[in-house]
Amino acid sequence: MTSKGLADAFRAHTLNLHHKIVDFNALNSIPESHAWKPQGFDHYPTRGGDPEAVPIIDLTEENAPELIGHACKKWGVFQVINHNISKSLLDDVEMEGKRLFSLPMDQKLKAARLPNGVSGYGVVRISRFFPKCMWSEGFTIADSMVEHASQLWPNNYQKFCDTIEECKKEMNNLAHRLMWLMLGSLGITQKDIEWAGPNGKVEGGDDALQMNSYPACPDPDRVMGLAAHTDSTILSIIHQSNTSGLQLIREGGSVWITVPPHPGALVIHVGDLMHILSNGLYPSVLHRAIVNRTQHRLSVAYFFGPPVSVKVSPIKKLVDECHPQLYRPITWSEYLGIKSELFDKGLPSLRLCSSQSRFTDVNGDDY
Ligand SMILES: C=C1C[C@]23C[C@@]1(O)CC[C@H]2[C@@]12CCC[C@@](C)(C(=O)O1)[C@H]2[C@@H]3C(=O)O
Ligand SMILES: O=C(O)CCC(=O)C(=O)O
Ligand SMILES: [Fe+2]
Repeated sequence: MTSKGLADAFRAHTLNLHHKIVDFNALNSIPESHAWKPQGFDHYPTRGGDPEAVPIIDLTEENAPELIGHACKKWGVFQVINHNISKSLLDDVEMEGKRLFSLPMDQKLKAARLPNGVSGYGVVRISRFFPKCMWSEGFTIADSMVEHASQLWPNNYQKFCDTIEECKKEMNNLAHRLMWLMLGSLGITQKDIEWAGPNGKVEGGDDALQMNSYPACPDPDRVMGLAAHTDSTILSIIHQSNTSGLQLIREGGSVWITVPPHPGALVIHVGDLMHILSNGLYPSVLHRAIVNRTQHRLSVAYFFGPPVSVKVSPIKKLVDECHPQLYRPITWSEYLGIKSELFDKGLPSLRLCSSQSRFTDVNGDDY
């Protein structure tokens, strides 16, 4: 992993954020800057076993590959259990996140993300596309975190760095495993992807870890934790604390579905680059985070992508006369730049065929 690549990718995309981070602890009402139109956060109620609940897949089950392929096509998201990342590591990451966000504001601002940077403390990059601020604060780790961590805790940053490093390593292993399971379901092997090295390892692949903190809010219906978006990744792995808040819209659907925290489960999002690789077969999932009236919520998202400078394009095996190539080749670096300018119009802007056209895959399903 070289995540310096991600830092380079953003250098030319300075963000002029009118969205300032506020000290949520110091607020006793919702400031105008954070007051969204009442959202009516009613959502489809989901229970375990409900066919409309995001699938939970046990990675030790024999049929996990088929279940993953199905979930990617029909949902663009699934949860995994028995994924081999230990509970104690996830608990430690959560604890380090809480330690970070509970620091005084002036301390956190010492590690503020630069306008053209990727790592550090601040509001999410997509904030500039919304007239109102989000009810959250974030910390992004793409390159070395020692510099930022030592600004936060001058004498006590080692535990934070070790925990995050270990988490990135474990998540990177899991992301590789999941990427090949997802692609394997489409009949794609390591030979079909030029930028995959021997043993399927994406040498020089880039990644980032994002901690999101959503303070409790007395009127959660009037604020937005993290506005609706898709991730610009191959796939993302989300660990959420035991307070619910992650919601998504199923492909072709119109209702927001809550992903209830499931003990030990990690949520896996199909990202925009996987959508491109799969030539549109796997939708990248539209998701958002809402906030809780009484409980603070924390999530940790791992963003997995290819080396930022390799061209990603629909895999040749998935393109033929009946299934024309839907997207032009693009590097992750270029794509992050396009997303920074066009946000949700970024992916459609790469489309080679009209989005109206519908195709049928080998199983007779439309996509
Ligand atoms: C790899 C990345 C994905 C991300 C941009 C980033 O370089 C690091 C932060 C990521 C994040 C987290 C919150 C939502 C999001 C849309 C954003 O603004 O920053 C994602 C970015 C993304 O997926 O495009
Ligand atoms: O907080 C969450 O559950 C979602 C976080 C997320 O979507 C992101 O960081 O991109
Ligand atoms: Fe996301």
